[in-house]
This record gives sequence, structure tokens and C-alpha cells, in this order.
Amino acid sequence: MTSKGPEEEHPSVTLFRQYLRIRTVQPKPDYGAAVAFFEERARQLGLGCQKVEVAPGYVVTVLTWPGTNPALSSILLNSHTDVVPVFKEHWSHDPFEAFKDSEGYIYARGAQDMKCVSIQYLEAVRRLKVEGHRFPRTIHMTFVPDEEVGGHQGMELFVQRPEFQALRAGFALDEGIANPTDAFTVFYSERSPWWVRVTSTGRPGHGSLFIEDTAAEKLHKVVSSILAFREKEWQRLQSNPHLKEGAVTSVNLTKLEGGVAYNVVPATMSASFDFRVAPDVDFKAFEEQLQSWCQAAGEGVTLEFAQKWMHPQVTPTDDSNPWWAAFSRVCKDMNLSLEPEIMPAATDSRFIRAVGVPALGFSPLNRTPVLLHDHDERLHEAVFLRGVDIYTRLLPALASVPALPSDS
Ligand SMILES: CSCC[C@H](NC=O)C(=O)O
Ligand SMILES: [Zn+2]
Ligand SMILES: [Zn+2]
Repeated sequence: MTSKGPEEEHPSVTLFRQYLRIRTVQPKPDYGAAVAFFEERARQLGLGCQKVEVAPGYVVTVLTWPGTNPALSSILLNSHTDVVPVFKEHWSHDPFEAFKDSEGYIYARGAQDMKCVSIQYLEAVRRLKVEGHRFPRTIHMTFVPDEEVGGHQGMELFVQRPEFQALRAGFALDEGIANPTDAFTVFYSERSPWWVRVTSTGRPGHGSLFIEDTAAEKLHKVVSSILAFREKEWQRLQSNPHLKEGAVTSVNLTKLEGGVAYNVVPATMSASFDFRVAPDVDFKAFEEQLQSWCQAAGEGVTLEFAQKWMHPQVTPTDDSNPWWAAFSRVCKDMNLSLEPEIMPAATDSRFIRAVGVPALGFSPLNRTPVLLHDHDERLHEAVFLRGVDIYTRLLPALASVPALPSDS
């Protein structure tokens, strides 16, 4: 499928641009408009539509294409509907206008993360339905809120609900990240977010004096220990070409708080860190390491967690996993080269895997610079359309995986 001129835009691209114009932008997303959009898609495509309000104002919309064999587990195609905020002044075009330039690039917040994927799922299903296909396994598309702020009012609650159990998901696809090369990245696991605040307390006093045991000097020691660890992980990544970003633990110092005046030594100061812990790390030992850095800094240094994911899961990427076998076979048949990796960030896949459903993070976007959360996020319409082609091949294969022991 090729891209067309503005006078005859492909209808899938037009639909994509319509969805991009819905302002589901954090921190106040217009979820109502998104839900209405998907209800209308369900109506047009003749799909089942279920709305599950997981928290007040937080609706998961589920569109369902029933399979021919209800005894089999289903395929879950997940996408989040919210997008991250923009710095409008840094954009070449209004990020909520879905402007398309003369070359075919569509500029919009969510163009890569991940409104493209939602529409690619829908358009692949539409094409397959129009062609008269039916598959043994049911296909559910879930459109979920809240991912960009952690998923706590979205997928984290949804996977605990009876409505999720009733979907009987056997395998899930969720978002990935674009790849600037010819290859496609596919994520089989994720690093675990640990958001840690270290609070240091010490002796206060006049800013002109050499006060001992201050909050600042002890906090400085912890910051140094953690940044030294950061450097070590960075070097480990740099020195081994086989390691990808998601395979090492990252940390950034993201907040410093404390102090009231230039000449008052504060009794309390704190530093906040965004750790992303690699799935092969011994979590207990790692937490002890964090505690020991605090203890080594002196009395009155404590840590608390604002986020602490403890259930990393790995979806096997070998033929022992029939879902992987089906997925990778289609890619091979289409001559797509895959780069399996661990997701550096956190997505809703972690909640899906944690309840025992294998999941792959895949956004079919190659030859595309990684612009998620960035200024001028954009996607070429031809890449978008190629993604529809890819799902049009993937869905029949996944929805036709023969009965598995786990299905019964
Ligand atoms: C840890 S909850 C935040 C989830 C967020 N996801 C996408 O960017 C992330 O920072 O990875
Ligand atoms: Zn995303
Ligand atoms: Zn995101």
C-alpha cells in the first residue's frame, strides 16, 4: 500500500488524524471524546462494545470480534488513549491539529505514542472483516486510560476485574517504540520502575557557621553513591555492544527539595530518584544496597518508595512460546527483521504479564526517529499504513494459534 496525495488521502490515515485531534492530553485528558470515538468505531465495524469504569471517570473501552471457537483463549490488543503534555512553543505545527506536510509526515502528540497503534489495530480488523475472514480465537481491543501517569487508574485496576477475567486473554500485544533503522523493535519484558525519595535530617543553624552533621552533607553522600552506581551501569552498557539499554539498571536524580533561606542551614533535605531496575536484578539485594547507602551516609537518612514494581515477567522469545512462534513466523514471512529487547520504560504490559498473560510490546514503526514524548512527534503516513498491513498479517496468525494446554 502506498501513500496518496492530499486530494485522495487513504481513509485509514484520515481516521488516524481524526483520533489525533481528540485532546486526551495529560493531566486533563478528554476521555469522554475518546470513548465516544471508539463506540462509533464499534458501531461502524459491527464489533461488540463494552465500557468498564475502573474508577470514577476512568473507562476502559473493549471492542470485540468474536472467534469461531469460544473454548479458546483470546487475543488482546491493548492501547492507551492518553498522551503526554506538550511544549507548544517548540512545535513546528499545532500538536493537536494532526498537520500533514507535503512529504506525508503527520505531526501530532500521540502520533507514535500510541494513537497510531490503536488505529492500526482497528483498520486491520476492519480489512479482515470486510474480506469475510473469521478466526478461531476472539480478538479484543482494549482502549485504556491513564497509562502515561502510571496506569494506576487504568490497566492496573482493569486486570483485577471480573470483566478482564471474562476476556480470557491468552496473549496480548501492547505498545513498543519506533526504530530508526529498517528493523522493528519488539519488547518481551520491562524494567521495573522504582521511584525513591531519600530524606536526610541533620543539625540546623546559622549559615555562617561550620555546623557538623548537616542534612545536606549526608544527602550529598547518598547522591554520590547513587550517581556512582549510575556511572557503573552506564559503563557496563557502553562497554558491551550486546547489551541494550533495557538490560542494565538506570537511575536519574529528578528532584532536590529543602531549605528556606540562604543563611539558614536546613534540618531536612531530600532527593528523588527514578530507578528503572533490570529484570534480572535480585530485588531484595538491590533494596538492601539502597538502604546501606543511606545508612553509610549517617544517622537520620531514610528512604521511601513512591513507586515500586516488584513483579517483572519475561515473555519467552523462542519457539517454546507458541505466540512468539506465530508472531515471529509472520515477521519472517514478511521479511521484517526483529530486534527483541527489554522495554526501558514502563507500559501497561507489566500489569498484563503480572496476571499471567504473555505480552509483546510492538509498535510497527520502522525507519522512524524515536520521538515519543518529544517535540514535533510525527509519523510518516506510509509507515503508518505499512503497520496496518503488518497487523493484517499478524492477527490471522495469532487468532489461529491451535488449542494450547493453557486454553482448557
Ligand atoms: C512508573 S509509572 C510511569 C509510566 C511511564 N510510562 C510511559 O512513559 C514511565 O515513566 O515509564
Ligand atoms: Zn505509550
Ligand atoms: Zn508514553
